[in-house]
Amino acid sequence: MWRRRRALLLRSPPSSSSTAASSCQHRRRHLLPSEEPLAVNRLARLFTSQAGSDCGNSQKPFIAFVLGGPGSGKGTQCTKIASDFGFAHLSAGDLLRHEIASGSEKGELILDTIKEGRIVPSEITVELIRKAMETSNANKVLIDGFPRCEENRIAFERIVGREPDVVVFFDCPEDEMVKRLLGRNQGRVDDNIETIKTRLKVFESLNIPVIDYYSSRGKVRKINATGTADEIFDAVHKLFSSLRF
Ligand SMILES: Nc1ncnc2c1ncn2[C@@H]1O[C@H](COP(=O)(O)OP(=O)(O)O)[C@@H](O)[C@H]1O
Ligand SMILES: O=c1ccn([C@@H]2O[C@H](COP(=O)(O)OP(=O)(O)O)[C@@H](O)[C@H]2O)c(=O)[nH]1
Ligand SMILES: [Mg+2]
Repeated sequence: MWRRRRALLLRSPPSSSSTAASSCQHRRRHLLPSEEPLAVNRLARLFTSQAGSDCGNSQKPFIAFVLGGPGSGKGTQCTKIASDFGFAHLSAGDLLRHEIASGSEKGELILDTIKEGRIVPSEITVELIRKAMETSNANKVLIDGFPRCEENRIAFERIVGREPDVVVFFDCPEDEMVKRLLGRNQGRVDDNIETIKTRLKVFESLNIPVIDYYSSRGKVRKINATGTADEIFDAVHKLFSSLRF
């Protein structure tokens, strides 16, 4: 399924006019391609004092990125992993929603971006994750729903100074993800069919390349995310039991 999606991507690369606009694309709208490395360097300099931080823990924490399309079950499975294996569960989406609820000045931009199904600028999300890692001081961390695009990935690795130890990828068919999102019933501003269509496009065009990158580095563990939550957790449990952390 993953391969089929990648083949589709190769046949029709996303155009810059696609509705799958994101902060990664937002960056492209404002900068020439030749300026992109500069943008990343500027972002890294903003956080120079924290670069290479081990998040307050004297031991480097074990980091698992948990990725998958919207509705693939990342949050559901992370809750179970946290409970069975003692991981701190940091959901990037929850951190962003919390920032909106806090009434911070960035809240409006974050809310507009989430409503449209696009990706919040990397410096905002990475800083929220970095702070949450520091506060939790955990030695095992699940980062749920991040990085969403290559710019997110590069910003995290520069600012936190780490690659993840493992990347768990929940592979789920689109029709199943749509059904789950429309039934989620948590009053989320982005669980409507229009935004879901954009989120799926953003996932395919911007998040799959991140999974491909980590796959080429031997870090990805793909889980078939169909079946009941308990059936999926059987596979997840096996995977985490085999990891050294
Ligand atoms: N295996 C599953 N089968 C059916 N519904 C599921 C399954 N896993 C999760 N759900 C439900 O689907 C919705 C999306 O799950 P969630 O864990 O929030 O996914 P994600 O974080 O990837 O968007 C939730 O309402 C959740 O209860
Ligand atoms: O690193 C992230 C994580 C989330 N989001 C935004 O928050 C929304 C909801 O993310 P979440 O992970 O909560 O959604 P899920 O995939 O779990 O349904 C996404 O569509 C994005 O708009 C983002 O910009 N960057
Ligand atoms: Mg989620």
